[in-house]
Amino acid sequence: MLELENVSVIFNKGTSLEKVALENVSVKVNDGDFITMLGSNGAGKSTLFNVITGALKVDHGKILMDGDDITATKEHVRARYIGRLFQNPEHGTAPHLTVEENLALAYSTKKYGKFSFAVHKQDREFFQEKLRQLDMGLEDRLKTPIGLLSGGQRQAVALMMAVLNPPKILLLDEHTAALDPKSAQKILEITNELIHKEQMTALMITHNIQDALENGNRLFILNEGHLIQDMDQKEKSRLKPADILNYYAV
Ligand SMILES: Nc1ncnc2c1ncn2[C@@H]1O[C@H](COP(=O)(O)OP(=O)(O)OP(=O)(O)O)[C@@H](O)[C@H]1O
Repeated sequence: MLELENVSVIFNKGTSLEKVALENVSVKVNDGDFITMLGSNGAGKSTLFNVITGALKVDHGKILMDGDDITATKEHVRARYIGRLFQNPEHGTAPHLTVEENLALAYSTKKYGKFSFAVHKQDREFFQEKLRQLDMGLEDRLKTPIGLLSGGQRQAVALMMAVLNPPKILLLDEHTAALDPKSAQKILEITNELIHKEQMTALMITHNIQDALENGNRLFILNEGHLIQDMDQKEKSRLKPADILNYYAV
């Protein structure tokens, strides 16, 4: 379980540019939760992800993972158990390496205990089988440099990389926002399948209200650095997109 206790982040503290990006945010993310997150531009969503990954230090408060205080744990250490996908699929995949080399990178630390893009024969078949499940023909593109794939195909491989070595928590940072509608829909379907199959814990930032309501078992709404709503499946299912607009800052 991930817990945030009274987390605050203040940028440019003590200057005329001071900005409180998060203020006293406390929340518990249960194992197996798939939480969608909405909020206006500047509400603090990415800042929240950045404090979870350790990319940003908190000014106040604590972060706990399975009861351990990780507030001071460095980002590269947390990366062993926190995965993140970005809007731009180029983030998190190595463009000049092939599809199978990228998958090998993600798999190597788990299987061989060291970071390497060398592809072992038995793993190639395993990767092929995994890619076949995506139903995008990627099992025939193992030798293609990943930079030559479309954004949707690349994001699908990035998702597969994230679950080959399943993190304790997967952060999806508008990971479908840069894709065309059909690709976005496909990636969201794959996201749901993988999260359910691997019983992963995930948080997904989106600006698509429909996607936020239709996916996951919980909904967070952030506004001006505050977590103003934390709804369970039941509360979420009663909402219509128009209801959500009331929570947005004007
Ligand atoms: N490095 C920084 N220095 C100063 N201010 C920052 C920094 N990063 C974020 N902010 C400010 O903190 C606030 C929260 O930003 P954040 O990026 O978390 O919002 P967001 O909810 O992710 O927005 P968006 O939907 O536009 O991505 C904003 O006012 C932003 O301008």
